[in-house]
Parts: sequence; C-alpha cells; structure tokens
Amino acid sequence: MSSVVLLKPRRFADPRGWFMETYSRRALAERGIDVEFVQDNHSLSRPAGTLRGLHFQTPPHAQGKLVRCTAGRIMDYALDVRQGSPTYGRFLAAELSAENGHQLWVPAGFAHAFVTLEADSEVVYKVTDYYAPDCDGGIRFEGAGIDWPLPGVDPVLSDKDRALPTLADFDSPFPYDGHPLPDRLD
Ligand SMILES: Cc1cn([C@H]2C[C@H](O)[C@@H](COP(=O)(O)OP(=O)(O)O[C@H]3O[C@H](C)C(=O)[C@H](O)[C@H]3O)O2)c(=O)[nH]c1=O
Repeated sequence: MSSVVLLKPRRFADPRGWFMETYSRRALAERGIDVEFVQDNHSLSRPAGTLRGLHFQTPPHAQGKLVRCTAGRIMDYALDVRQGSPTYGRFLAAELSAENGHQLWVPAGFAHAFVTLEADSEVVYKVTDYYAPDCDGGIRFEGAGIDWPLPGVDPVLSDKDRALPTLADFDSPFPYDGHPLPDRLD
C-alpha cells in the first residue's frame, strides 16, 4: 500500500502537439502503487465552483483512485480518514488541469473531492473496485478544515453531498496501513 502520490507523466511535445502515457502499471509500481484498476470514470462539471465529494466507498468495496483532469482545471483533495492514522483528518491537495497533465493517486482510506476552478471541467479517473452503491459514503467538505479555493464563488453541489455527515460526526470504517500522509506532495 502507499500514501497519496502526485504523478507528473512526461509529455512528448512536437509541432503536431504532444503525446503522453496516461497510465502505466510499471510507472505506478515504481512509485509504490501496485494495484489493479477495474473501472474508468468520467465526469463533466459545467459551473466553476462545482464541488464533488468528499466521497469514498466503504469496505469491502473501498476504492483507490487515479485522478486526472482532461478539460479545464480542478483542485483535487485527499483527506486521511483511516482509523488510528497519525495524520487522520489531514488532507493534501493538488491542482490538476488539462494543461499540466498531473495525476493524483488517492488510496483506499482517503475521502476524495474536487472543486472545479474553471467552467466545463472534465475529470477522468481509474478506480480499483467497481461501483457499489450500498458502500457509497462521504463527509461534508464544509467542516473538514479545507479552505474553499474560489472566494466569491458559491459551491455547486448535489443534494446528496449537502446531506453528508461532518468529519466530526464521522465514524471511520477504514483501517490504517502504516503509511502516514506526507507533509507535502513533491
Ligand atoms: C460514482 C459512480 C456513480 N454512478 C452513478 C450514480 C448516480 O446516478 C450518478 C452520479 O453519481 P454521483 O452523484 O455519486 O457522482 P459524483 O458526485 O461525481 O461522485 C463521484 O465523485 C467523487 C469525486 C468521487 O471520488 C467518487 O468517484 C464519486 O463519488 O452516477 C455510477 O453509475 N457509477 C459510479 O461509479
């Protein structure tokens, strides 16, 4: 297992544009991420300030997620909610964009969310377990100690997300695997 990892796959630019490998099992294993993905997800968020999350699936269908932005720009968040983790309740964030091509690995045991920083932002992400509605869970973004990244822009979120429990009221079902959150993403 690993902690949260920021990946910056190389882009090969030429006069036609660019080419990049967006997924390589070998490249992930070199970063300590040895997982098998079983599903790809893709979402379009039209308004800037769209907030999806903080979400997770509970065991036995907890998901690791490899997240990237293919249109626009997002702030992507991973919040440590593993019982007994020395970094429980801490989060790391990374700006992912179509322009920078960066990717965030969010292991199982972390609540995931993103806020779109531009209109019509698209996010695609690979997950390590299938969608399991009975295991769908989450924590309110508000009250999780995360600053809203778009002052003056009201969040746009689903009714489901408005009704999520706060971090203070959350009873985590996730075990700690011995990988504390790093101080920052390098
Ligand atoms: C996640 C998922 C959803 N759905 C269906 C269920 C709903 O009818 C519809 C929208 O689902 P939801 O509102 O949960 O979508 P998001 O708010 O974008 O949630 C996702 O966004 C945050 C950032 C995440 O990390 C999770 O992957 C996921 O929770 O798609 C599926 O059919 N399969 C799926 O894997």
